[in-house]
Amino acid sequence: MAPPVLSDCSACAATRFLPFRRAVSSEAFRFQPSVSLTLKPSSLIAVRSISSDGRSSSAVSAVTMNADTSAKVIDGKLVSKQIKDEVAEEVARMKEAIGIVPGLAVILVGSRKDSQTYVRSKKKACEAVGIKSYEANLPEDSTEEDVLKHISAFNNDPSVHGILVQLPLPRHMNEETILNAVSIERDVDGFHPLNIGRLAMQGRYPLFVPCTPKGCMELLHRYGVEIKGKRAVVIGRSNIVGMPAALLLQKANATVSIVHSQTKNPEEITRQADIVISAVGVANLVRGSWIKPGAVVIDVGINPVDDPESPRGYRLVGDVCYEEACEVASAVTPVPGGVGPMTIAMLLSNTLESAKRIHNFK
Ligand SMILES: Nc1nc(=O)c2c([nH]1)NC[C@@H]1CN(c3ccc(C(=O)N[C@@H](CCC(=O)O)C(=O)O)cc3)C=[N+]21
Repeated sequence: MAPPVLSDCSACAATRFLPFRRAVSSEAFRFQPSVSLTLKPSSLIAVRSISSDGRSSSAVSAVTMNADTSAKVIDGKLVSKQIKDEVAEEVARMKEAIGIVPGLAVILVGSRKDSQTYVRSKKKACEAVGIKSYEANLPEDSTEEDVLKHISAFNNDPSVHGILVQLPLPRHMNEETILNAVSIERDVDGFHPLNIGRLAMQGRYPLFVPCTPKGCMELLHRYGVEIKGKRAVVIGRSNIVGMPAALLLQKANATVSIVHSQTKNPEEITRQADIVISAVGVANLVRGSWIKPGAVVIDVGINPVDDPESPRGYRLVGDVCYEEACEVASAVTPVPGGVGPMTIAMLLSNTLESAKRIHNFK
């Protein structure tokens, strides 16, 4: 559950969003951004987006600013909606042209409430863009063999183009054995060691990039944040976010440092970064004093903290002290409404990409 809250500096971010149309030009920054932001002074702007496989596409991006502070809000909810619209259009085009509908299979083992919620939202997102979703719900006490059998069945099912095994798995299962069983052509999570290994190598490219770090990069690209030659710090080194995020930033020619639980001076190192990606799962760990003025901050943390006033009894905050970051950074992602929705959008995009590749549809 909720890790200790270091300070409560994270009251509801959404209330301070300016209406979407009231965009503010980059001249309004209190600080000179340390990263050049090529945002134009209109709420809807076209920017070039380089996807993880190096191809570029044009996209539309939005600028909102906090009413009482200087940082731009990087609106993941809005960008994820744009991506979903793009995916829906492609899904329809594919169906029309070759009669194929992309399919995503999700395997959920056990009955963790949070996992069930995530799986439900993935299913809903699939439906919304016309991707067919398949689900295998296995009891907590299933054996590894049970899970492997389901993976094998989905691997051999021609209507399934993406397979996702919801993490975390029950403790008695070996995550490595299970993730290795997903065919790399269907590994839309990008967790197969072959996909991760290729991500780490110069001049090689994975079939899929993990959804959350890919979503972070997509936000940077769609908001026109220059990465090449910039200093980036990734806080956290998990297999599913921190490590691949660092690899992606490096592939995009940033100079990358990783700050982790054994780092002696995390604050000092983070303060050198033009781009910060935090993925540790500790509420409000990153204070304003950790952030270089003008830096761009991507907050991956989704941490529940008790809140008796909220209908659910808790609310979600990021790893970053949002209010403090807004005073110092040039742009910040909120929680919720930042990276979270992007993760799901990238999953849909990976599933579409997989179906296109399998059926050689351009
Ligand atoms: N194999 C696998 N792949 C995953 O991609 C994966 C996983 N396992 N296990 C769990 C994590 C977590 N995750 C999230 C997805 C969406 C939101 C999301 O949409 N969050 C909303 C908040 C939703 C709310 O209010 O509860 C937001 O940040 O705005 C969050 C977290 C995917 N994960």
